[in-house]
Amino acid sequence: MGENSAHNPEIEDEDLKQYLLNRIAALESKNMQYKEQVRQLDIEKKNIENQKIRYEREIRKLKSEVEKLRSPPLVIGTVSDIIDEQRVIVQSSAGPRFMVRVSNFVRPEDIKPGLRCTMNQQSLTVVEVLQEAFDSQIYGMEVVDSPEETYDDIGGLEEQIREIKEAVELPLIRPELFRSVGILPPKGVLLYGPPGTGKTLLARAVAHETQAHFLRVVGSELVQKYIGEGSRLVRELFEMAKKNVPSIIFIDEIDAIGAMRSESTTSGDREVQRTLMQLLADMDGFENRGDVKIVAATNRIDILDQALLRPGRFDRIIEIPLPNVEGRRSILEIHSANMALDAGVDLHEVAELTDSKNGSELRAICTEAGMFAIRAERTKVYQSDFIKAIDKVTLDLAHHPKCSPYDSAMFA
Ligand SMILES: Nc1ncnc2c1ncn2[C@@H]1O[C@H](COP(=O)(O)OP(=O)(O)OP(=O)(O)O)[C@@H](O)[C@H]1O
Repeated sequence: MGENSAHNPEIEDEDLKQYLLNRIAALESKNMQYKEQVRQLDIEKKNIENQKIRYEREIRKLKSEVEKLRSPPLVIGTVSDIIDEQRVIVQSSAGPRFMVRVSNFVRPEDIKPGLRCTMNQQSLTVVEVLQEAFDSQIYGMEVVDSPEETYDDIGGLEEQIREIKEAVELPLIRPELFRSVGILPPKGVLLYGPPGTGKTLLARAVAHETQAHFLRVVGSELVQKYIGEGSRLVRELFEMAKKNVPSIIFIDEIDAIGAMRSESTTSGDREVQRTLMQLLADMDGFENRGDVKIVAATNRIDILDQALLRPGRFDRIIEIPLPNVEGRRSILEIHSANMALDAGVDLHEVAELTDSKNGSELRAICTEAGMFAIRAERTKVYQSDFIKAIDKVTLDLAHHPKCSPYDSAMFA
């Protein structure tokens, strides 16, 4: 019987069925467990994603805070003592000593007594430790070995070129002439006139022709960007120029430094002015061998301090006016020299139609004329393109007089 049942296929089926049912139940319960695990992991994943979003938001906030802290104006000071990782005593370059906080973005090990640092003007938080060596890049100065512009790139300023040649070029390339005649070499010129008329261009061209280093600094930046540092910067600039002779220091917007004393001028501004006057005065005398020249430029000679205009400060004061019709024609010729002009183009007519436009705008008119030709799928530029370009530039200037796309700074 037992033997029979052992071999009874029905009983075997029953066992197998039971086994499979058990197996299914076990697997189902496992499945339930896994499902639960997946659910848990899903919740965890969502939590992590939320956290990621929160962190990203925080990073963005912190980044914008860093930007805010780093944006000028910055105050510069020297670390005189370290209190702890987050607080230091700093002597600001304007004089007073402060106990200030160090921002989290400065590594504590980078801060050492004697090092110079920049601080946010409002919170006076230390935001950056400056390298010890003077770095012109930090201060946004432009230092060029020798600019590429030549006198041929300048239209309509023949008389001014002649004057600057005498006052800047001659003492740089023939200093012995002055010595033998027994006169002090001129030390510099002041260029004045409306914006975009070629003052910077002229200064760069003299540096090119004399193979002089060209050091450019912008007056408004000296007094506004690094508060209290301006006079040190002016001194460093002169030092740098002396080390790299022959050199031309170009001080753009000198009116920002040398404006008439008014209520709004701060003691820092006056300090910059005094330093500049001092350095200009020091350039007289026999130790000046004539190999550092100053070219300053302003759009506002009317607000310039008389002290800067006195004889002995600048040897020549040269007006750079808006170009007349001949000047405009020659500027147009310069800027269209590489353009494929149709035989019918009459630049004299364009010059006549552009009364009161400056060099920078005339250059823009040439570019816009080229754009009209491209838009019409032509390779030659027609007179009609120039006429349309004059209208466009005039209209753009009327709409955005303050931030004109033809601002000389955009093309500099
Ligand atoms: N006389 C000119 N001849 C040829 N191009 C000129 C002339 N004047 C201006 N330009 C063009 O306009 C650009 C801007 O001129 P530039 O920067 O020299 O003017 P600026 O008088 O120094 O102006 P700002 O007073 O605004 O600094 C030049 O790079 C040049 O392309």
